[in-house]
Order: sequence, then structure tokens, then C-alpha cells
Amino acid sequence: MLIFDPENERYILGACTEGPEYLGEALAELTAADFYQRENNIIFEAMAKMYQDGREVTAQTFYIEHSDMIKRLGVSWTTLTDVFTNPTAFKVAIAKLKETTKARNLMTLSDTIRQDIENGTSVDEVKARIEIALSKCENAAGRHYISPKDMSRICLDVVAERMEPEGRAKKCIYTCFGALNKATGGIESGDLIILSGSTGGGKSAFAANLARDVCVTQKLPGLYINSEMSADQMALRWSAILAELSHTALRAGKLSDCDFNKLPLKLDAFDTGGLHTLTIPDLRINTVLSEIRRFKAKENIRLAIVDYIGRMDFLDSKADDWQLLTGAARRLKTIAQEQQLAIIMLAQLSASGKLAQASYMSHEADLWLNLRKPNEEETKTFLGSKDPWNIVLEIVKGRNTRTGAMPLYFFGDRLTFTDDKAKALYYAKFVQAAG
Ligand SMILES: Nc1ncnc2c1ncn2[C@@H]1O[C@H](COP(=O)(O)OP(=O)(O)OP(=O)(O)O)[C@@H](O)[C@H]1O
Repeated sequence: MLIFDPENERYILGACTEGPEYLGEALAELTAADFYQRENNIIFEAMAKMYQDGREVTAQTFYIEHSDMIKRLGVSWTTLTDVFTNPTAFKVAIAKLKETTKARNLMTLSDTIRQDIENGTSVDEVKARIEIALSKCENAAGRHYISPKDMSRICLDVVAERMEPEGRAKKCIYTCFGALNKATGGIESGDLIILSGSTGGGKSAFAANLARDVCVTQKLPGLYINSEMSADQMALRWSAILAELSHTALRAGKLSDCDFNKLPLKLDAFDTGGLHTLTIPDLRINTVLSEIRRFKAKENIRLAIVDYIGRMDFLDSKADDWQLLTGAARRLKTIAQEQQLAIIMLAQLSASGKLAQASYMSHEADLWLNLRKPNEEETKTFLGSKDPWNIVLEIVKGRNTRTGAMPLYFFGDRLTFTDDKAKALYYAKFVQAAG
């Protein structure tokens, strides 16, 4: 891999004088820093300035305005602008140039790491710097320019695809919560969903209910990454959710024969489903990203659930919590788009009920769901109409949907949520009878 390619740099500059479509594309994809050679870097910057000022950039106009600078830099302007280009060759050249930038950034990073280690910087601090540097590389790689012509074609393709049920199913994921599906129109590939709630508020259970619908019932491939539970604890939880069994009885080994016999059939669905689970005790954002990439390549996952972000060890002791969480959300959003899958990130609410600096983090999210207890007014309404609801799922923010709240029933001992009133009444009666 080249760390710079002077010929390619000159070719791009020459092509940029061939028409505004080339310079426009270069400006959307590149910055002056992508040009390693000083003279090329300066010329690109000057072209950008002319373009931004609304002036035409051709070999002639640029030379008239910058002849002194061109002479000073020792550039042969006629040779540089004597190029033969076409849109495909230009795209390839831009992609090549971006690769050389990435390679250079990695070289710089490796030099910095070596120096840090030689200077006795702590290993944790070095690792934190690597994470931050890599996250910057990813963000830069995410830029993607779409021409008006391409966008009009994409519009037509996307709309036509959405009109076909099969096409919709390729892009959207539906859950068993009708009101949520209706409000959101389904969870889309590329979406980052933040699921927040207070400690013990049922976030993991709700996320597991979603995973059951998507990966076990609909059999779409998915990944559940957790940092809290051992495989045994997870197995007990999945058994409770899938077979609708008492979590307490499962943990105590006190299932009736009838309940125990329910298990194999339900586990068949798990066996043939698409849910992969992964426990990473010291959850780090880079590990999460590489596992998501690995499972996308191997299993073509459509959904990844990260449970939960509060335990992630970022190793950057200097940054505040909200900066770390926002950074994590940004990187999860980037990978969701890059790998075309939906990601649900669980996050903890602070004791006061506010997600720490939530507004920063929620900028990154397409959908922010919050699980909370019903407020006074909701409780009165539920009691007044004899509705059994005991928990509320709020859409705090939706990029493509209105905000609002929907009531649910959470059957704690079965770790099961429902928005079906008849089922909720049955669960509530069951709980009441059990005392
Ligand atoms: N055996 C049980 N009997 C009754 N309720 C239970 C049982 N097990 C779990 N629960 C309910 O589930 C809740 C915990 O659910 P969950 O672990 O999904 O919450 P969480 O928000 O992810 O918690 P944390 O913040 O600790 O990760 C408990 O607060 C309780 O209401």
C-alpha cells in the first residue's frame, strides 16, 4: 500500500479543471490534507476557495488568478492540466487517494504509539489514543457524495422497493409491538436505536423480547452482545422468555414436569433461529465494532444489540462520561450505516431519571426509546379504565417518526412484555393470584 501517490494526486488536480462536476465531487470526498505533496495540497486548497466563491475553475481561469503561485511552486501547469478523464476513472482515483491517506494516518499512529511507549506513557492511555485515532479514520471514510442524477435514480429504486412487501422486508425489521411498528414504520437497516431506562427497569428484558421477535420468531440473523451476564444466566433468561416460564422457578430448579416439558419445543425455535449471543465482560467499543463486522461477514446479521453501553471501558480517563457515550453512539451509528444493519444500544438513566447529557448522545440516534414507570396522570387513566398497563415505552426522539408514548405490561417473573390488552389482563391476574 502506497502512503502517497504523486501521479494520482496530479491526475485528480488536472481532472478538477475539466468541469465543475469533477471539482464538486473531489470537494465532497476529499480535503486538502488528502494531498501529500505540498504543492498539490496548496493548489487543491486554492481551487476549493475559487469554487466556494462561486468562480469557475478551469485550467485557464485558475492560471490567470494563480500564475505567481504556480511558478513559485515550480509546477508545470500545462503538463498537470493535460489529462484525459471520465467519471469512472475519476471515482477510482479518488478512492485510491483516500486509501493513501488512511495508510499515512496508520503510519503516523504507529509512530506515535512507538514514541509513547518509549516515553513511558501508560498502556491504558496509549490504547485510548488508538481508539480515538481509529474513530476519526472511520468518520472520514464515511463521506459519500451522490450526484443529482444518481440521487434521482436512487429515489425511484428505493420507492419502488418499498412498495413490494419483499423489498420492505429486506430493509425493515418489525417487532411484536404493533404500536411501535406503526409509529416507526419498522426499524431500518442503518438505524441506531438507543434504549434507555433506569437500573433494573427492564431494558435487557425488553431488548431480549425484541431479539426473540426478530431472530427467533422471524429467524433473521442477529447478535446479542452482553457484558453483564454469564452464559448460564443468559440461558435461564432465554428459557423464561421463550417458554414463558417463571424466572424464579427456573433459577431455583423448581419447574413442574409440565413446564419442563414445554421447553424442548420452544428451544427448537431457538435452535433453528438466527440469534447469536456473545458475552464480553470488559466491553470496549473497538471490540464491539470488530465483533459486529465479523458477524456481519459471517452470518449477515440484520440486528445487533449492545447491552449495555454504561459498562464499556473506553480507557480514556480524561474524557467525561457523556463524551465517551456520545463517541460510542457515533461509532455505532457509523458501523450501522456502513454494514447496513440496525443496532440497539442500551443505556442507563441516572438516578434523577435523566440520561446523562442525553441530548448530545441522542443526536447520533435515529430512534430513542425510553422505558419508564407510568406517571401520575397515566396511572390514573389506566386505573380509571381498568387497563392493566404497568410500564410505558416512550419515543423520546425519532428521526422519522413522531414522539409519543405507548403503554405495555411487563411480566417481571417471565421477563416478558406485551402490548396486547387481553394478554396483559391475563398476566396481571396471574401475578395477583400468585401473590
Ligand atoms: N425472577 C423475577 N421475578 C420478578 N421480576 C423479575 C425477576 N427477574 C427479573 N425481574 C424483573 O426484571 C427487572 C430486571 O430486568 P432487566 O435486567 O432487563 O433490567 P435492566 O434495566 O436491564 O437492569 P440493569 O440496569 O441492572 O441492567 C427487575 O427489576 C424485575 O422487575
